[in-house]
Amino acid sequence: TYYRHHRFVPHYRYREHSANTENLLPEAAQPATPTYPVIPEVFHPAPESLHPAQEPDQSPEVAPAAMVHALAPLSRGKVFYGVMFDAGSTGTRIHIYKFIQKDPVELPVLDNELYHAVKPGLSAYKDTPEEGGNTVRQLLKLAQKTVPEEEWKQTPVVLKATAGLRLLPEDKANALLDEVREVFAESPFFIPKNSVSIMNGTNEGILAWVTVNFLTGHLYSNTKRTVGILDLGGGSTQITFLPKSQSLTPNNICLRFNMFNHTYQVYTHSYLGNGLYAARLATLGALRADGKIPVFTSSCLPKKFQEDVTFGGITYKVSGIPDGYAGYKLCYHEVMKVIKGIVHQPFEVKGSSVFYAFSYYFDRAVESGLIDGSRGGMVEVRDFKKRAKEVCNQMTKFRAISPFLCMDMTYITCLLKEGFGFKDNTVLQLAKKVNNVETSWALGATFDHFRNLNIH
Ligand SMILES: O=c1ccn([C@@H]2O[C@H](COP(=O)(O)OP(=O)(O)O)[C@@H](O)[C@H]2O)c(=O)[nH]1
Repeated sequence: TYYRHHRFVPHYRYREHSANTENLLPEAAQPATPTYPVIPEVFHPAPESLHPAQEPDQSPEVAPAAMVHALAPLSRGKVFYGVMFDAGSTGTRIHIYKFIQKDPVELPVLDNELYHAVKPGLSAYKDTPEEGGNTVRQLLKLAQKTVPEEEWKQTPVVLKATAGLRLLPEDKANALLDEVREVFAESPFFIPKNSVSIMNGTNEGILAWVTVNFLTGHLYSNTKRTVGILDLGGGSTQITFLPKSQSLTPNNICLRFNMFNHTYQVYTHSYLGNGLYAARLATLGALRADGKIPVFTSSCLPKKFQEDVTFGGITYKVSGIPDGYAGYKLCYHEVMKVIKGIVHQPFEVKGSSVFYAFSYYFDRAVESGLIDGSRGGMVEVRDFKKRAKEVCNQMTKFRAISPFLCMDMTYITCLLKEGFGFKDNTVLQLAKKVNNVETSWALGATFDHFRNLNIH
């Protein structure tokens, strides 16, 4: 499961590490006292390691060839680690990244990632925060098994929560974060200041863009091309891409940040409440319920289906419409209400770059048989639509895979077409991992920890 070819040039200034990536202060505002002199603060790409013939857009899943030559000497390099927790609305995940730096003038390399996920997410423990803390404690044990003991004190451990905690009342979210802080405090790792926080949606979108463009080789290639990202979580969804023409882009919706000696200005938007699970509840009308409706129904569900559904620690009774109609058209009409007026179409998305789609885009494409789960693959927006129609119009056939498959596939189709304005023939590259590393904001956030990206 290892991948070991990502090369960086280290920067040999050290400073105190602030994990507060929500407060990305300009470099000058950082404290000057060196208190953590072990891990290189700044990573740059290795220009000499780039393969000029490499055209990442043509083989997006393949690492630039020249990165691979670092394989042999790796075992003798200086090793360092970074641990990033993703506290998502539907699960908590740990990413343990191992970097190797052969010698001070050589380039640190991302050697591999160890990834593990548990369900449910922290927000399910909103009334029992101690239990929530325990899930993090269990995952930290994995870090202790993976990171050699002599590295524990230098290895930063950071947790960032996303939509699940954003959607909770502040006191409930804070109680969970405080529990995690206690768990971290008793751990043998390096716990930076502000290591436990709720990340804002903007940073979530940008850091996922950084991860995917790094893993696909676009950040340090000579080509100016990059790929866009589409992330569909349980509670929120993000779209991030580099607009073709900066001049047409109003500054207020584009963000700048520095990475590998470049300044990027990307369009990013996070829609809270438009993640897949939140959208299910919105489609069912459960979110604006006043307590009088005992069962929430939808024509997106099999007629005879009835079940309790839990999201964010709340349980709802849901069912199909027993003597009504079910099917794609009615379902599309229902999910349209959730999209309309919430998601706006970013200009320029039409004909823009290739988009990588992951998280629930990937999971549902696999479940519905659009792509192979181990290989991922390219689909067009119209493929989601076609498969959504098939699933919705033969619900009994797909019932065993998931009773929500019709609703989810229709929502994804509607989000892509009506929400973001993608054309039927827009190509999406579906991937769970690129070069064996999870496509998630977590790697970007780890870079951000080691080298402040100065997002503004
Ligand atoms: O490293 C990761 C992190 C997340 N996911 C997937 O991404 C979705 C994440 O949704 P999440 O619960 O984080 O939702 P959010 O809180 O972002 O709305 C789920 O399908 C996860 O399986 C993944 O495949 N790899």
